[in-house]
Amino acid sequence: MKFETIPLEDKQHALAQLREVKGLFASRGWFAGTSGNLSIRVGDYSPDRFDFAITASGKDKSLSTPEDFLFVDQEGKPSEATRLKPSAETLIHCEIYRLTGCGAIFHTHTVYNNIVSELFWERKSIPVDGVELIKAFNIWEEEAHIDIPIVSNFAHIPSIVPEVTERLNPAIPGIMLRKHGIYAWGANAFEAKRHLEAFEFLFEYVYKWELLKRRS
Ligand SMILES: CSCCC(=O)C(=O)COP(=O)(O)O
Ligand SMILES: [Zn+2]
Repeated sequence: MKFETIPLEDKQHALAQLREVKGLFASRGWFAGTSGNLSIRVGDYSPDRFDFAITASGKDKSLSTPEDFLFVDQEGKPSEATRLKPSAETLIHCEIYRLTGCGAIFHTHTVYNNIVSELFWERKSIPVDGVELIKAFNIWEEEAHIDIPIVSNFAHIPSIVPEVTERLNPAIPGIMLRKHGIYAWGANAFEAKRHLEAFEFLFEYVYKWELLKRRS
């Protein structure tokens, strides 16, 4: 089997983008208590062979250090010598890349995403009705309705993966882990960021709208 070498410029570009997104999300308070992780794919792709840069595990993501990221392969194993440990949730990134072929995946824990994941846990998806920002997902129909899938959260990350495989909807660029957080992806970092921001907006909207409805 012949693997293409990933051009060095691609790797540096991916790291520069990760650094920028990490700093921005940290400034919004989206990495509380070392939570969250980010990745960007580099080089050639086939569902059974790809590489990506990902945040190292357990770091304070509001800080910028020379040891924030490493490169891993499609199995989540470091693809170059490093003493860094990849995110504990790397296998979820691997599965999303395998299923979608996307270019970047961003994961955040927020109070709104955690609350709505529990509010709608019994129906296993978060419904959103006719909100303009649904268009951020390239869904342009009038008064569109979407359902954002929610999967179980387990401390043992490999146990989460089969539900991601089963529930991921290619039309919706995100999947929620119950009382944990959202994974959003896109063709590249720009799109993944737009999707994550739209999800977070919609979760706040859904939460506040539910409160208003329940009050009246
Ligand atoms: C401290 S939050 C628990 C782990 C988690 O959910 C997360 O997103 C961060 O884990 P990582 O290994 O990527 O730092
Ligand atoms: Zn997490």
